[in-house]
Amino acid sequence: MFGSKEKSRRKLAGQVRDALGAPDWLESVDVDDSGRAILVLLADPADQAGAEARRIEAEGRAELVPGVRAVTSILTAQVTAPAHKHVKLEPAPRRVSKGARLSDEAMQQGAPTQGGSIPRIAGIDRILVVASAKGGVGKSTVAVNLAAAMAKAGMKVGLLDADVYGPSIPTMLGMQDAQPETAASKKLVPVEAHGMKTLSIGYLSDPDAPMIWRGPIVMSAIAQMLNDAEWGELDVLVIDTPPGTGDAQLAIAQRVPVTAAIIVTTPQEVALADVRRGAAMFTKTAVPVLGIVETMSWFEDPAGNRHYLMGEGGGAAMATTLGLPLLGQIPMLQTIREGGDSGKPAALGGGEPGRIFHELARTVAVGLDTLETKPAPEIIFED
Ligand SMILES: Nc1ncnc2c1ncn2[C@@H]1O[C@H](COP(=O)(O)OP(=O)(O)OP(=O)(O)O)[C@@H](O)[C@H]1O
Repeated sequence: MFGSKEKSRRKLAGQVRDALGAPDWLESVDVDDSGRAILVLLADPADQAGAEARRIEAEGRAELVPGVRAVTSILTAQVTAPAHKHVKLEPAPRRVSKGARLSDEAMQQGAPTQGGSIPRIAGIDRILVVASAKGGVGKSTVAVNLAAAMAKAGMKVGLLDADVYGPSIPTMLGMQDAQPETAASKKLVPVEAHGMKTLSIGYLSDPDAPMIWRGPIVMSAIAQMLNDAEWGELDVLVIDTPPGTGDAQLAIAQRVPVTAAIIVTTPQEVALADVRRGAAMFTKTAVPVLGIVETMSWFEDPAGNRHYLMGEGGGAAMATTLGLPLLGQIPMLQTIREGGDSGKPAALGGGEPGRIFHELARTVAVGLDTLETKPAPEIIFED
């Protein structure tokens, strides 16, 4: 039974490939159980219009194949091998470099346009962006546990993993094998996990497939997950963004009707310049920053002594320097790490993590409630 299903999916994928004329730029075609064709298309990141035209053409043709119920396309950067040279394909970098910097031009582009507004996404009351200046500081852990704590407190919560370079949320939710269904409306149905509606590029792509994402292409994937999904009624949609202040973060700040952001950091003071840059990006794009969340703040030994392994008071100092509140401090806890590894957010359990994230969720929810939706730049969605 399973075998024949697999066979018919493969057959349909072959038909889609044929319908597209098997061009060089078609990297792969997959069809999932619900009849959704997932196309991975190669495109030149420098040629946004060309990439978009390619996507529209491919989706249009695939939709016409009998048996295809919906189409999702993922654009990945085209890498041209130098002529006459054997190129060994190394696994491509799947993350931005740690502490990626925003160019001055990009900062300029981030300036809000006067007089425009980003349309609200129907049904979504508030959008909270969880950002960090650097990778590996515990941002996704905060995003998942904060969202879970809000859901536990009775809020209707969505969680969008926009960290397209290294989507870790499916693992943190224990949903690595999940595949979002396609609704009759041809929209993606977010995966339900621990009382939240969740979407991640990790659900749609092979985690081992090389993917080099670039700004506009990344944005197209994020826009699809935001706009072409049945989120339903949400009190809050939490977006876990990639680390740094690159194109993807800027595009989210500019194009998504974000209510507010929080910035996650460790106490290590070295990150201050990067955090300042991150905060500046949000200021320039008129996204209010609710404050700083310091994580991995200390480690408490069994005798109750706190050890400040990454320095002490860095988050508070940073908050003071930036004129932002310190929303919370999260210690290093084995249960938090284990929760991430096992796919059961620690915030959902009792004990210290439950209490800490409940407090943080309350602080953030109150902060969101006191904010107006930002005056947004005038941007037309391409998708
Ligand atoms: N408070 C904490 N206590 C213990 N472990 C933690 C804590 N916060 C994060 N971790 C662990 O640190 C690692 C990195 O965390 P996480 O993936 O959330 O970081 P990130 O900033 O989202 O990283 P990336 O830049 O790779 O997306 C994970 O193994 C996570 O379980």
